[in-house]
Amino acid sequence: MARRAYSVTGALRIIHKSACDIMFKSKQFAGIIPVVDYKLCGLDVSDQQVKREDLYNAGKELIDAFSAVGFVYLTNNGVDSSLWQEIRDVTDRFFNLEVALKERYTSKESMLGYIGLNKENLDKSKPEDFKEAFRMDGTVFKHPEKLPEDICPGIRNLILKFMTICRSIAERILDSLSMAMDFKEEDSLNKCHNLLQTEINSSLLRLNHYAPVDQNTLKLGSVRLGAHRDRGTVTLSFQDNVGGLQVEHNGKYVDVPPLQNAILLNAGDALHSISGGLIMSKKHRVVVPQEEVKQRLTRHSYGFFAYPDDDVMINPPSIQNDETSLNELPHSMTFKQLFTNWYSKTRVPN
Ligand SMILES: O=C(O)CCC(=O)C(=O)O
Ligand SMILES: [Fe+2]
Repeated sequence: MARRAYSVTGALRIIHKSACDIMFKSKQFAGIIPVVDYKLCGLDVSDQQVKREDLYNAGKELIDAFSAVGFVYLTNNGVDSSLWQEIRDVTDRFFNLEVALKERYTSKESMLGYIGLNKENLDKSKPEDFKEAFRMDGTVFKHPEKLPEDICPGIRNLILKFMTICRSIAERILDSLSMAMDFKEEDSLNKCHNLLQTEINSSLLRLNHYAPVDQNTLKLGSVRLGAHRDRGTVTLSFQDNVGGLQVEHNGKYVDVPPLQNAILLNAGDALHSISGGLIMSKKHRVVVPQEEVKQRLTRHSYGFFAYPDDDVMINPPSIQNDETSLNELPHSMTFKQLFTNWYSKTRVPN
């Protein structure tokens, strides 16, 4: 049965401030990225034990960080670091397989499958992105056979476990943000994400694998991942310590240095819009490191993209800002329309 489209704008009660008016309270930074300690709300605190007040306070800190820089590190998040290591090992096993084997898991029509080297191009002013990926949406729970268990034993259970953990921590973060946004109804933001990891919510997990770079074969001006903004509400990134991620801040690209065991969060266009333009959805990219030693390393990153349910109406934000304006969004549309429209532009034609 079709649900009624949910739109959050009517409930908006945020007092708008420009990014420079925001008094930033974080005491810790990694480079320019604020660090928020989530120990009172992390996954090792149960749903029954977590306090409303702690979720609210952490949410305020997240909103401050998102409004200033668009990115924030979440420490003491309760996601077991040994799970990151297991995911890293299993994905290395998969991506190190022969191309022909991996390509058996390519899917053009669904959001579940392998994406080969140079098959996406997020910044059309640059050559194709020099990376491979495996992505999956909530349909993976219904179709676990689409995970490459036959060529990479162990991957299926691990990925399903990781997806479930990503969902749990994303829901905590949405709870924090929802409360701290001071909407008339405290659960307004949660209501836009009622159906996370079902077939009517397009949230994705992407396992990115950036192969070592050989300067002789790399096209001039190549990046590992072209500059783009994320489309959803919030992206949770688990990255290794190789580096190369940069965020556009005050007109130039600035390094986002890796921080061990911290989840990197960044706000996407949907949250920018839902917050009436207060929260920044910042452009970011992954560049090839300058140092030759680092170029020879594989880089790993895993991103969980929390998206609003497909039928949530996304409105153009009331506050526009040159760096973040959603200029391709002249009028309201559903999140699914916004995402499909953008996604079709990122693929490299065959
Ligand atoms: O690899 C990274 O650290 C960033 C990936 C990213 O921005 C994306 O997949 O949207
Ligand atoms: Fe991104």
